[in-house]
Amino acid sequence: MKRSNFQILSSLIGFVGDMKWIVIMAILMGVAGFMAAILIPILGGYGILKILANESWQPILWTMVFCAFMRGVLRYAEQASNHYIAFKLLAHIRDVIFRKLRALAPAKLETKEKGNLISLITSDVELLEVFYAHTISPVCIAFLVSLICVLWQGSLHFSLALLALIAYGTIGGLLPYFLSKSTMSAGRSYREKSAMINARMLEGVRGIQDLLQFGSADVYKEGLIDKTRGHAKEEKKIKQQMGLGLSMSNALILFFSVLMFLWSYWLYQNGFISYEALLISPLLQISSFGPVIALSNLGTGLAPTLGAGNRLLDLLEEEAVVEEVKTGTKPSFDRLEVDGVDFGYGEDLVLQDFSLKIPQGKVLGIRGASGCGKSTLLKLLMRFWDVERGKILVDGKKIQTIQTSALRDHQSCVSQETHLFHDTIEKNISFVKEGASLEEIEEACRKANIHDFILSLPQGYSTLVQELGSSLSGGEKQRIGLARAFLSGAKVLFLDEPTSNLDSLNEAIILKSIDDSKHGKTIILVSHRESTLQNCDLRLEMGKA
Ligand SMILES: Nc1ncnc2c1ncn2[C@@H]1O[C@H](COP(=O)(O)OP(=O)(O)OP(=O)(O)O)[C@@H](O)[C@H]1O
Repeated sequence: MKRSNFQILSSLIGFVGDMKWIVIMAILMGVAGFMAAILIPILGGYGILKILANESWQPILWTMVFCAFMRGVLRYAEQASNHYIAFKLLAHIRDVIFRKLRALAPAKLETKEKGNLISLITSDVELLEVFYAHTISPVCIAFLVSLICVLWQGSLHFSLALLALIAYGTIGGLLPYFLSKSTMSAGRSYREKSAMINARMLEGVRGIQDLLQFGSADVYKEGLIDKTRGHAKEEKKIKQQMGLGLSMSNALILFFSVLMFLWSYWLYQNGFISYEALLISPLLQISSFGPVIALSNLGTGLAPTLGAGNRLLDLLEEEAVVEEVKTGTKPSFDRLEVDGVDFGYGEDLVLQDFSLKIPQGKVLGIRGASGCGKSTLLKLLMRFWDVERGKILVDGKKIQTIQTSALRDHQSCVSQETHLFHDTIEKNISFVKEGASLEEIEEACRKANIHDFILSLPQGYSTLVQELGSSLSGGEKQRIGLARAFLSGAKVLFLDEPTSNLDSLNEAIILKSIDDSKHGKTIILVSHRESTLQNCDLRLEMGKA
């Protein structure tokens, strides 16, 4: 979605929330720090006047030393506060993103590119540091310091205030405005392309085996290089604008400093200002550009940050497919029923007028042609999607009225792919049941016929999955997935091709375990294999809608 820069900036500022007091403190310390720095050359000027007049200059020297010391302390405190805010906010934003992903998962995430999401969570969020640590307070500091300096110049002569105002406005306002206008679209497209390259890179790493096997690795690499070239072009444009901005701001600083000196000299010659004012005015002008230089550098530096902000807001504004029910009914999950359901992902229906009563204490086996909607039926029973017409009932209550957490607690699903986390085998199984004892975990693993294999690993249940690399076979991973389902104690088990990677011996042991566990549970087993389905208590043949 396209947003104006103002919309992106105000949404990003919205995250500051309760930390606004720290931002205000950082701004005040920044203003005081810059004023201390501006005072040093002006005091130096006064010091020279005192020396020339043979008056005591030591108090001025000590004030300069004090200003220099305070400049260091205040600058440190300002930067520390800004970075404290930035890193706190980045952590908060990551939390917001994960909560959003949880709300969007799994329906919306099925269609999202993983590499793109990784870019968003990592580099895009990192880039926001520029905004929180180097944008909000520098903008306010530049405004306040410039205002103080304009008023100071005004106390000498109104035309000096006007000239100072034009100088600050040009370097800190007009210049970054025009520079950012020309780089903003490049900045957005730069972030989009970065994410796209990450996505292609991840895809390449995942699919490297297929690419090598079919001799397509070089073609894939060329494609990537092509995309990287386009990306580098955008980066070059941004960097060139940055360089241009830097040289223009330096040239403007010199121009306005000389102009200020010439103008105050003319005012002095014509008796409009004192000799003291002639000294202060140019010194004040030359030493007060620091805050507006920071602003003019922002003009181009902010472009990729705004691009990152826009991508973040896109994700946060995305609507979940199903609303989470926070305070709903918590049934005992004894009866599941599908009543006259129509459902499709797009225009075509996958399920049409589909009805089914699923009894408890029995294993229901489902078979059907590939793409007929077996997994879709399971997703609807887990409320990953909502039906378009008809009802899904749990103990006679519409599934949309049931508390989502209760649904997740009582249902467990084993799919063809089991994801393993970077942790021990034990933790990879036990996370489904809080406080599960080792005996319970081992019992679940015995049911899934994976216990003996785990004991054969170097550190048994404490073996780290990452140490095994990708050496676990599909069948071993699948049995770990089944062990999770047995341990979870869920009353409803959805098993989607749970034996697709298993040999007949493992299949037989697991089917027996499933049959032994069916008492008091509702179990749906989806499979293409006749051997898996032959002992099911009930069978359903699904056809295409
Ligand atoms: N998230 C999705 N968005 C769009 N279409 C989808 C989505 N998920 C599945 N489909 C489509 O819906 C149809 C049914 O898919 P589903 O996975 O339920 O079939 P299935 O019977 O389980 O197939 P298989 O036996 O091959 O696993 C297919 O045509 C599939 O391409």
